[in-house]
Amino acid sequence: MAANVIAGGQTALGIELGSTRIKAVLIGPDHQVLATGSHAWENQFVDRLWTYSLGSVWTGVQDCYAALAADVRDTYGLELTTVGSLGISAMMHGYLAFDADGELLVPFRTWRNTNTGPAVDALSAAFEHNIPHRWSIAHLYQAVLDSEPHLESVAHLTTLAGYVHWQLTGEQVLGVGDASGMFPIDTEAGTYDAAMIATFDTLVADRGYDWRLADLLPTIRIAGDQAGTLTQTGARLLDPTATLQAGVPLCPPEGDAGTGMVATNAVAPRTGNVSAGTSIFAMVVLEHPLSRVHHELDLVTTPAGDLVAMVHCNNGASELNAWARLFAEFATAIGAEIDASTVFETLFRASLDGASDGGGLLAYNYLSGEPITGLAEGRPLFVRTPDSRFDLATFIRTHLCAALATLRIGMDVLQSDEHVALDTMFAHGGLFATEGVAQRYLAAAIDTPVSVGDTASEGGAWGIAVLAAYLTRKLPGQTLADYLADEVFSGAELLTLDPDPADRAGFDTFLQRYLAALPVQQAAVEHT
Ligand SMILES: Nc1ncnc2c1ncn2[C@@H]1O[C@H](COP(=O)(O)OP(=O)(O)O)[C@@H](O)[C@H]1O
Ligand SMILES: O=C(CO)[C@@H](O)[C@@H](O)COP(=O)(O)O
Repeated sequence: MAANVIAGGQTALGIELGSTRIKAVLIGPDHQVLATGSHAWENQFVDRLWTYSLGSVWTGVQDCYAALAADVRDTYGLELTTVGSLGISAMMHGYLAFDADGELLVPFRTWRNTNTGPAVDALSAAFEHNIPHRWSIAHLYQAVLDSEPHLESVAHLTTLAGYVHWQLTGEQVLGVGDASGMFPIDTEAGTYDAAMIATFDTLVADRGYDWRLADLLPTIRIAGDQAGTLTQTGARLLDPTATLQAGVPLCPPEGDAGTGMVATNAVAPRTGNVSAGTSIFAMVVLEHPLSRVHHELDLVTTPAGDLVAMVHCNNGASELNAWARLFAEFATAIGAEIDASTVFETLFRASLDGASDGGGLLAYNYLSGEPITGLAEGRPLFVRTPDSRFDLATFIRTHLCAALATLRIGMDVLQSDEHVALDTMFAHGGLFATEGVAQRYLAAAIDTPVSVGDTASEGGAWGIAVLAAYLTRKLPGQTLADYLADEVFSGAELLTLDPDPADRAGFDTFLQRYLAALPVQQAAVEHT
């Protein structure tokens, strides 16, 4: 009985801070969802940098937890006083720098910022390793290049998940997957790459700082490791009503890449998954290292420390959101009040009748810069020729194709240049909340079957709940891959869609138009 399981604390709670939604998922011993909560939030563009205030982090986490506790109360008639284990995950990378007293030195710089170009070029050359714009080390080195005064007093760097976990437990640790988005990992040793750490220290030696890089980075933990327990202070931070008790064990904090891999059972070689929300990114667990450095391919790890190639696009669903809001506004104006989910469902379903090649329409979903196509800033664009097919279905289909176009450009490097084999791509994220639409277009875009499970739209929060369950429920010696295969996914139901030949041909035609007109996007950045 679910109520006994909850009252007896045989549960695991996962909380993920995504870019637009903070999600909480409570699961039972069979990993099925018992209760959920969520909180909507938005990044701000302040002084030309994307940020969230730490105040909004805590308001959001508390509101999300309160929504989950209310769901437990309404569904099971219980107050949530404890959980069996807890895990925190979040958007990765970016820059959260603290002094020795734990004071934030500069506003949080999120993964979305592309102001780190000079640092990226210098570090990628020095390390002979691709350092993406959003990596924490790129942000740190950019601050060095810009001679930012706060670097005199920096004592600790972390990610958003690492920060929340630290406040809840007092532990400055990070899961290896999230750590791999701060600084490159030596996957054999399961530590930050020692040679690259030494290279970085040499690069900054003439600046006279009294820290070395290894002092600043969080300690790495692997999936299944204990990473502290919920303190009294932490319990109050999560639940100011003082109903939740301290003492709950926490798994290592992870990034949303790692939780996506867990949520889609894609932690073993030759498995891959796509996360599609504010950003869109594909990850494939590698059998062998890549043959060379590609700026389109980032290297991260699974939560167990295995090497993963990632194609990451900064721009996913944000522009679709903007259009969905506009259509909702129009609906309100004519007296037809509808919720956001109905707007998405209606538009996405309409797109199925649209021209598969976009009918001559073209869109760029670039709200922010996009390193894969070499754009430092973004200008969302919609362009059409006078004779194009301008109807609602084709318009929305064009925007969905645009959301997948940059991903396809990067996947071509992975599949055609690096010959990375992949049987099926698993997918999760809000874009798949309308069943069978974005999934179908993704299969066509990457010419690979795409599978989606029923926790697709809560994927990451469910993934970190599963990692928290792995902490307390794994059998001796049971690897994460075995735990997922044997305990979590053995009876899972997935919907798989094969690429449809007509969709595939249509997407290819759209992509040719998209690539040919990239100078239009570039000109928009230069002239507006
Ligand atoms: N019913 C729906 N159908 C399709 N897409 C949706 C639906 N509801 C929300 N979305 C899309 O999903 C996105 C949120 O996805 P999510 O994975 O939660 O993002 P993030 O982790 O970046 O906050 C929204 O921005 C929206 O574009
Ligand atoms: O950068 C990464 C992964 O490498 C993500 O954390 C970042 O794109 C944020 O993802 P969301 O769009 O919030 O799902």
